[in-house]
Amino acid sequence: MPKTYPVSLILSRRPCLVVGGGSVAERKVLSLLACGAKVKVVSPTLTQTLREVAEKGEISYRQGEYETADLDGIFLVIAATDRDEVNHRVAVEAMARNMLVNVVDDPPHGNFYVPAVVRRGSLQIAVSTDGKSPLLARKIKEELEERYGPEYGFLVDLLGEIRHDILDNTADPRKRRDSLTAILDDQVLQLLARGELEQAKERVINAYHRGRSQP
Ligand SMILES: C[C@@]1(CC(=O)O)c2cc3[nH]c(cc4nc(cc5[nH]c(cc(n2)[C@H]1CCC(=O)O)[C@@](C)(CC(=O)O)[C@@H]5CCC(=O)O)C(CC(=O)O)=C4CCC(=O)O)c(CCC(=O)O)c3CC(=O)O
Ligand SMILES: NC(=O)C1=CN([C@@H]2O[C@H](COP(=O)(O)OP(=O)(O)OC[C@H]3O[C@@H](n4cnc5c(N)ncnc54)[C@H](O)[C@@H]3O)[C@@H](O)[C@H]2O)C=CC1
Repeated sequence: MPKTYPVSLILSRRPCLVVGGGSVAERKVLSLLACGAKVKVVSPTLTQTLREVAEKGEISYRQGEYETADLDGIFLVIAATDRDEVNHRVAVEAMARNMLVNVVDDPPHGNFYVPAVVRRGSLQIAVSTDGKSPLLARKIKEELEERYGPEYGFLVDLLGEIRHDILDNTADPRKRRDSLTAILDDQVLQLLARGELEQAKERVINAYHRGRSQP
């Protein structure tokens, strides 16, 4: 099997199609919506949750069987029906149009897999087994959820802001590198691992101010 290339896609307002309206389609639709995608679903039936989402106007829904024209204008498509031949047809037609395509029951016929993801604000940890064991991906994700709590999301935001400031105000590349390293030392991570977010933040901010006051 060829090696896969991990990416973090920006899907905001991008038209995405999910074919099928069952439990797997529901999971994929909700994760696409959470990323701000413009989601269209085509399926003869919908789960209760998907029906509610459609009634609220959060997705566009065409009731019926998949047709080739459903792909028009689509950036990313997920084939999530329980019928192999339908998923296969979606894959072949979408691949011919060079789209991003995920096939839930026959991943090698698409061009990407969906990993299990821990989200902590802008920090994301994705676990993929290239389809070999989704259950293992999920279990490792659950272990990571225990290890990396919500405090990591807050730290990432703070580091992002300070990094921006350092990049804007430090011309010398060597000094930049030193400042960026200084704000995130091992002790910050140790504090965070103990759940001591406030102390970790304080340490980051102090290191930043020390760096600024140096010539
Ligand atoms: C290839 C892939 C295609 C894709 O991208 O969808 C795929 C394919 C298949 N999954 C199957 C089964 C299960 N999938 C899950 C769970 C998840 N599956 C996800 C991804 C992927 N699943 C992609 C590869 C990811 C990787 O690289 O490992 C996760 C990570 C992300 C997500 O779907 O959002 C999500 C975890 C959500 C979370 O908790 O984070 C569970 C466990 C559960 O339900 O809890 C089971 C039952 C246990 C088992 O079978 O292991 C089957 C057999 C179906 C059948 O038996 O008919 C196929 C088809 C096949 O393998 O051919
Ligand atoms: N990738 C993953 O994580 C997983 C994948 N699977 C696989 O995913 C597939 C779907 O599973 P579920 O969602 O549980 O099935 P489901 O039976 O709940 O849903 C199937 C959906 O496909 C729709 N559908 C059927 N024919 C269609 C067509 N011609 N056009 C459009 N929609 C059509 C049905 O109306 C229904 O809404 C199964 O083949 C299963 O093997 C199962 C578990 C996890």
